[in-house]
Amino acid sequence: MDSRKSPKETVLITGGGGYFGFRLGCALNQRGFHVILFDIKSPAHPMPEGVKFIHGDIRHLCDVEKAFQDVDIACVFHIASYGMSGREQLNRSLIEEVNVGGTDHILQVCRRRGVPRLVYTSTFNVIFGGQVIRNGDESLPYLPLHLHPDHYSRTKSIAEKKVLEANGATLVRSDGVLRTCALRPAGIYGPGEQRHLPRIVSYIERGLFKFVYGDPGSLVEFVHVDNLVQAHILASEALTAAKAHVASGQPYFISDGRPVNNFEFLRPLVEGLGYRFPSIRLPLTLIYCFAFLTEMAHFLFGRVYNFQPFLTRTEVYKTGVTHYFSLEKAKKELGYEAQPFDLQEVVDWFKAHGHGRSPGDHASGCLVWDGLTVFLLVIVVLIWLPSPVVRSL
Ligand SMILES: NC(=O)c1ccc[n+]([C@@H]2O[C@H](COP(=O)([O-])OP(=O)(O)OC[C@H]3O[C@@H](n4cnc5c(N)ncnc54)[C@H](O)[C@@H]3O)[C@@H](O)[C@H]2O)c1
Repeated sequence: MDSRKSPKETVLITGGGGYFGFRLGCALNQRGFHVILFDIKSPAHPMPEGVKFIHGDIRHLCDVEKAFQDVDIACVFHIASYGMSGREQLNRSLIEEVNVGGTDHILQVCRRRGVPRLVYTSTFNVIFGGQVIRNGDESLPYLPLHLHPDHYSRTKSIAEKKVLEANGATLVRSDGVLRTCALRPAGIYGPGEQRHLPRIVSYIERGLFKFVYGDPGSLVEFVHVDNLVQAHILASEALTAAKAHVASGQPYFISDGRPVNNFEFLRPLVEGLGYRFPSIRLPLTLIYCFAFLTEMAHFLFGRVYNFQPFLTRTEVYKTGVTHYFSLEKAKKELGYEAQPFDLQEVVDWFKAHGHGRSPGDHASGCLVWDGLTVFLLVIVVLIWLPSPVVRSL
């Protein structure tokens, strides 16, 4: 993907209407590539000149075929996915159709249309399922499918395996083979991120961010969107003959390379928007039980009222259990070098979009949440009291 050598190569980005896909598309466009964004929803931002948007659904083979026709695509970045967070995580059939069925379609059409390279955007979750992992590397086995606490992670794992197994498959319209690799990012952040940060900011603004949970020493990782863009471009290059196809069939963990406590990572955002960082800390198991009950409630009543769960079990693990991975393989084979970023530009983005506390603001929902906090504390006390005492209450 060296833009000086091949200025007119065409790349196709599934999920190109989403946060990361669009950012990657813009970066590639700036480097002189023809960029096709393929998605069921158009990007939230104006399309830069030279970038083409095709509306289509990866669940429908004919949509995928249409997007690939009449153009020689040098590389596909397969980013589209469904079910990552919140209530989406509970829609199992759609998750499977998009993440597994959609990936099958993309691989099938790549082979049929002679696309030589595919980079898949995977996730840490294909390895992590709530167990402590310190400085893990790519030799770690996949988490057994039945141990995944959510269907998104399970289907991302199935899809990643399919992508890596497709490496070396013969192409129908040329002599070559399809070369594939997978990048496993940490939680993505950056200005304008729409999946996690607005939800967190809404909790902060509604006065619902009253406590943190888990061990203060627990460490997780994040990746700035532009570091992830860099990794994808490098991965695509590392599938070419010029780089001896070094990434063929390989997975890579990608992060900022700075393990941090989840809540300490968010502190600059909370305080930068003028709110007080919570001083109450609750046990992880309690929050996990709460998330489990919320998921049960959603299972029972979700059809009637599709509410947004406060947290899912996977989100509790992702935020409260130590898991971080080595970047050595990505550095050595891709030449990846994480650039330093902080949350200041995210704070500035939210402020520029009307967020942030002004003096005299009152967080609505305080009473409700104070009540819930007391309720959770009562449960903690009841769990810790010896059972004869509880029975006599
Ligand atoms: N956001 C994170 O923290 C995170 C962490 C690890 C991995 N990832 C992975 O990174 C990728 C991008 O994440 P993001 O945060 O930009 O998510 P996003 O939701 O902004 O982007 C995903 C895009 O996929 C599109 N999509 C969904 N179903 C589709 C379908 N049937 N056909 C075509 N397009 C479809 C969506 O419309 C959306 O635009 C995903 O593959 C995700 O699994 C994200």
